[in-house]
Amino acid sequence: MTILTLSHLTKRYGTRTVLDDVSLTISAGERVALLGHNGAGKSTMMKLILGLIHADGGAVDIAGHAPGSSVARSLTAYLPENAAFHPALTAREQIRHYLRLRGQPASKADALLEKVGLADAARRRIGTYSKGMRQRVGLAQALIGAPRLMILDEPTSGLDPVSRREFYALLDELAAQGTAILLSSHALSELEARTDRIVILSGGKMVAEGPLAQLRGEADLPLTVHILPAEGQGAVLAAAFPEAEPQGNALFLHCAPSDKLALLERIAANRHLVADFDLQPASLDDLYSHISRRAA
Ligand SMILES: Nc1ncnc2c1ncn2[C@@H]1O[C@H](COP(=O)(O)OP(=O)(O)OP(=O)(O)O)[C@@H](O)[C@H]1O
Repeated sequence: MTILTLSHLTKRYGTRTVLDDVSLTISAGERVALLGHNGAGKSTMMKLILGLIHADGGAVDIAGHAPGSSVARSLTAYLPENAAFHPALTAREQIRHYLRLRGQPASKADALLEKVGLADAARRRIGTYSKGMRQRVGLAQALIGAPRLMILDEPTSGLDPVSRREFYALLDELAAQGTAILLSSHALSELEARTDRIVILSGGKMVAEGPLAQLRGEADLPLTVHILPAEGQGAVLAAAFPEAEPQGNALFLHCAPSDKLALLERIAANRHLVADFDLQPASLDDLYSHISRRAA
């Protein structure tokens, strides 16, 4: 079921087009990453979805409702990059306050804070929290009302690796319950296993869209291969793979995706010379650089 539809969405500031004819749909349970350099139009797209600004062309539809309408607002949650809260309030007081504003029982606060891992700190003032803990308060606030669509603007910036992992685990849980998720991030490596689809904006235009595997296939970027020689076999192995470069003790080479099987056969044929090898597809960083360069 489609939760979010953007049709030919366009936004201009003066004579400058900052979002240019962008069309996109996101279904229930889908996790979509929005990537792009600074100024590419990511926040503009989010503000249009939230109904905070108005489009100059095209339309946004949230499960059949216009952005900013009361139904769309009740279906949508938003977590800004730096969620700010009153430092003198405890997380419990802050979330109870938001629940009352949303017309929901304040008694739900403890369950929400438990869900985001803040049960133990719930009665401490937010002013004493780390950045990661404040982001969790933001997520608890975003979870009020079981949103169908979550918009997250660089939600993991400034979080340590463990907090990031826990944050994505929570998003996975939400997606599994049917929430559609759109998140922007500059931390590409962490998105690889965490999103179903990637959207890349460049200069306001959508320059790539699809599952990572599909974008990888289309870009046809080479794989990187490291081969570690068996004891005393370095020179013989290097002669068997003359196209490889030495890198420390190992050999390093690039391989086109279509040549992968042939290379594996060569490695297997020389297995008596090989202690180990690894073969890695292009990372999301590589893919992003490739697509951005092509768009420029
Ligand atoms: N109110 C405004 N008036 C004029 N120009 C604006 C306004 N808001 C944004 N812009 C311009 O629109 C372009 C897109 O900005 P946007 O904030 O959407 O980028 P972004 O992709 O979110 O960047 P970042 O990664 O830095 O957050 C930028 O060039 C920005 O300067």
